[in-house]
Amino acid sequence: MTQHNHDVPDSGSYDASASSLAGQVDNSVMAELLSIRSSIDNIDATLVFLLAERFKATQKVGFLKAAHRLPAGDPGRETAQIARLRRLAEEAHLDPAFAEKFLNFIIGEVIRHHEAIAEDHEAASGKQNREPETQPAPDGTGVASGPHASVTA
Ligand SMILES: O=C(O)C(=O)C[C@]1(C(=O)O)C=C[C@@H](O)C=C1
Repeated sequence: MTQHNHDVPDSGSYDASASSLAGQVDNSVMAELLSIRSSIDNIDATLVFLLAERFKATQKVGFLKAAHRLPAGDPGRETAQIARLRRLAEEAHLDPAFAEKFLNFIIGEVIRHHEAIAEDHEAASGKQNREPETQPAPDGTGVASGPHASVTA
């Protein structure tokens, strides 16, 4: 029976030499391909870690926006980000249209997450306002007070 440790990436199940070209190309060509692919694998792993860090940061933004009832999207910020990334892409000889599409793809996902966080936040605060106070008020009036008391306008 195989033991799975979920704290450690399961690199054992990854076959870095998996290829549909196996047996169809010269060994030397295959060796060169595998060598380049090893860099690609490192870059892909880095991308995953970078994206995970970015989503950790945007999750904090999502909580902040939900707590202050701010809109999920900020088009002014996005315009500035896209212009900057297009400039950086040009300098790096990366297709600026691709850089823009990629950022828009990520931001679209971030906005979905923000909306889900805001919905959860609204549901939780609505629930808190509906819950009856379980502790009777000390003056016997039955009027709730304290940190969980509901505040209605
Ligand atoms: O900076 C923000 O306000 C965010 O919510 C983050 C982010 C992003 O992913 O960079 C996402 C949505 C906004 O429209 C702008 C930027």
